[in-house]
Amino acid sequence: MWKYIKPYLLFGILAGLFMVGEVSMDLIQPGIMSQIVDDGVLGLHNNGVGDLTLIWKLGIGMIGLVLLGGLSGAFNNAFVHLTGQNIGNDMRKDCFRNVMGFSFPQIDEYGTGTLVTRVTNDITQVQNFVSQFVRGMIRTIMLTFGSMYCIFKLNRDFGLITVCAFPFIAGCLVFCLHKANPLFSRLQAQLDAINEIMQEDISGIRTIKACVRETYEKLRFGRANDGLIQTQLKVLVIFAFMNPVVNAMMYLVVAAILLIGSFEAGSGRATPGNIMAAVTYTTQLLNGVLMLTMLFQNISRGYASWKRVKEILDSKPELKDGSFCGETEKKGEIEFRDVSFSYPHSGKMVLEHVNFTVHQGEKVAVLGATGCGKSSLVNLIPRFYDVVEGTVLVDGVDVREYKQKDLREKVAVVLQKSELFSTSIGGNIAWGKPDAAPKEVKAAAIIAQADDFIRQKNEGKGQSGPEGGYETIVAERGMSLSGGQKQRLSIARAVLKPAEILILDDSTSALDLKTESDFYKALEEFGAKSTKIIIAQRIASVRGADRILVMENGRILEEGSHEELLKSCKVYQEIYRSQIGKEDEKIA
Ligand SMILES: Nc1ncnc2c1ncn2[C@@H]1O[C@H](COP(=O)(O)OP(=O)(O)OP(=O)(O)O)[C@@H](O)[C@H]1O
Repeated sequence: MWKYIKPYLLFGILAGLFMVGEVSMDLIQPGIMSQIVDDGVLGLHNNGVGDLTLIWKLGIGMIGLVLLGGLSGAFNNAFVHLTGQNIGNDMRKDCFRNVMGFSFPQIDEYGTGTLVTRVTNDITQVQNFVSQFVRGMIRTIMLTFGSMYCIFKLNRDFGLITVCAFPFIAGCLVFCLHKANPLFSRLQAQLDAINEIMQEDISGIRTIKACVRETYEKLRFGRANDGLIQTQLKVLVIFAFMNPVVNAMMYLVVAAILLIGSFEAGSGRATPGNIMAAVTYTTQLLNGVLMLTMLFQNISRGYASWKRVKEILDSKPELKDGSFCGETEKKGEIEFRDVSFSYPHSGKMVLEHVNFTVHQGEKVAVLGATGCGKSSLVNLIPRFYDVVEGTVLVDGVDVREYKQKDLREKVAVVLQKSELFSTSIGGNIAWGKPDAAPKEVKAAAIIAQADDFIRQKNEGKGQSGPEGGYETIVAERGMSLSGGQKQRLSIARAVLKPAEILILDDSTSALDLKTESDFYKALEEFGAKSTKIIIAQRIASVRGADRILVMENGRILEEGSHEELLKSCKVYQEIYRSQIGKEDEKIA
């Protein structure tokens, strides 16, 4: 925490000093009022003759103090918010940077709902906690102990009455905080759950509507929301119970001061001004204690949130970066040496003893039943996950030895699920090469068979020239595009990236056979030097490959060309037979 406070310590100190000014004004005023009553009005030290000049003088002085107090309060507020918001901003940036550095297993382990809550709501709670701490702590401590000191100074008996009430008030405070503390952690966890459902339901709204599951989802959301409300209510009830108890105690103190004051006024040990000032101080004390309650409530909630934020800030990326910068003699060579792999916390081996080599410029296809481990296999090349056994080498170097950034610059991947961002079509294509010239972007789009539909996007949109389509903004997560269009933009993005290895993970599944075939032809001409790994379900998509790896249950069953496999591999023959007569063959 200190790391975040340190740069804004000066703002914090200034806020504290202005707060001291504000509270001092509050503490001085009852004393002046006592003097106005005793000397100005009753003339207790002047044989019962009042002093109008003194009343004027002290009255004007009081107005000055109020203005000064108000000014100090305004400055205090400004510096408090500067401190809190800057600390919150820095924390948010660091948290986001850490999340960006997380490995896939770490993201899977946290879940997106909790990550979003921690980076947004939890940091806001911490920000409030800092602001409350800087503003509230000094104010309450000064107001509570300053009022107590002033009461003692006025009259020792009044002071003793106030001190006696303190253990009860403190006991009440501790009891409530003890009850409320666990609820704050629960509140944040329930917010996580709500965020999780919201994200899942908003991104999956089409499926929900198609399956007519709106009522079910509304109920699910309602249950999560009710849980949150119930916890919030419990917190409210605890603190609602506390306020009247503290109030009642303080009014008992006021009553006791008035009672004892009336006896002491008779014997001359207390003056009416003293009694009035003591009652005002007691009210200030009450305000101080009530503020302390609020403060502890915010501190408890802020602390619960801080623990959750700290978890993110302290999490180190699980994949340790290597030191190798990526300069190799070989270019685009991949080797799997006895590789076995399982997903963290799953225990089940997804790949077992996989061995193969792909040379520069080779086009290798991976074929196999769904769930046999094809995507898992290619995910190991850019090191999205680490192997459990064996080694994956790129250009003769273990992928764990590379700096991740340098390794990933060698590899362009089109994932199974197209991911697009809310920027222009051109911006999406140039995502991996932001400095690409417009003609490079267009060339990549032409190879990916995307240029035609992009140019049509221009129609009626009022952008200048036929190339205006590249400026069309893509809706969130590519909602404004068809599945095939999204795939083609993802392919164009990978083609544009100057990488040695191009991996296409079932990324042409939404393309019609003619477009798919045109794309592979264009890719042949353009990227002859790059190594290509193509995962596909259709024989038509893979038969042109130099080599096909046939996978079954996490193992490589056989490898060879289309013709070789047709002769020797039973699984390949079965797939081939199942697809014969289908459109694939006509195109092929
Ligand atoms: N993140 C993950 N955590 C745990 N298990 C996973 C994860 N991703 C995939 N699996 C499991 O690993 C196995 C292999 O999955 P993979 O995605 O590699 O198969 P695939 O051959 O690419 O399938 P498809 O052709 O359907 O895309 C499957 O049993 C799957 O359930």
